[in-house]
Amino acid sequence: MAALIPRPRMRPAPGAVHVPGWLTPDQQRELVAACRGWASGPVPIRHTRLPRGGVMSVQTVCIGWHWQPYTYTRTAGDVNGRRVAGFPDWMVGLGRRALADAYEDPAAGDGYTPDTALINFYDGQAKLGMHQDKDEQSGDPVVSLSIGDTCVFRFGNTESRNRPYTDIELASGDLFVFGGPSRFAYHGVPRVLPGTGDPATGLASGRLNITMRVTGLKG
Ligand SMILES: O=C(O)CCC(=O)C(=O)O
Ligand SMILES: [Fe+2]
Repeated sequence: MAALIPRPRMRPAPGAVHVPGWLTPDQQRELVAACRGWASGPVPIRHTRLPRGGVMSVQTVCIGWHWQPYTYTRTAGDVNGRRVAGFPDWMVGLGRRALADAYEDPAAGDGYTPDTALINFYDGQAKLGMHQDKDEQSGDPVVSLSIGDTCVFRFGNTESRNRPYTDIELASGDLFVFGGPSRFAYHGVPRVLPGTGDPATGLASGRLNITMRVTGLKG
């Protein structure tokens, strides 16, 4: 039923755009299959450990570069020491099309070359606190794709993790881009809405999120 109610695209802040229903059902299925492969290795998906001893409720696997709080490396020293899977060219193409569509400018994706993606899996209880994506040495946009259960995504400001922020429901197939003046805005996922996803994506439950970034790193 929810799919019958049109969800307009919106811009919660300059440079930040939500494009509902951007991925086709086929693209969602293909992404789920690709992510399932990456989740099994060479570096298996895991709950990331934080330096102060906490463990994230979200499970994450990275491609291109491995993110470990708060740095990027080619190998996953906090998991099994192996090199992460390469960042595929087809995903670079998807990132470029995402920028062109989000910014409604055919040239907006020109030259965009994401080299890492964090692939996050949320079960019904998982959350992600307000944070900035700031371990990259590049101001290029972050491209975020959501599949499976809908979540509440909180998109804030660049000053602090507090208000003003906008709560947006990200549903299966939605695209969210944050670049320009919003690139270093605080954001988080206060909750997932269990049972809202369509198992036809290949995800029986939970939420998958892919954030592509440009690390700005060499090597
Ligand atoms: O799951 C999301 O929508 C956001 C993920 C995120 O902010 C991150 O991986 O840094
Ligand atoms: Fe983030």
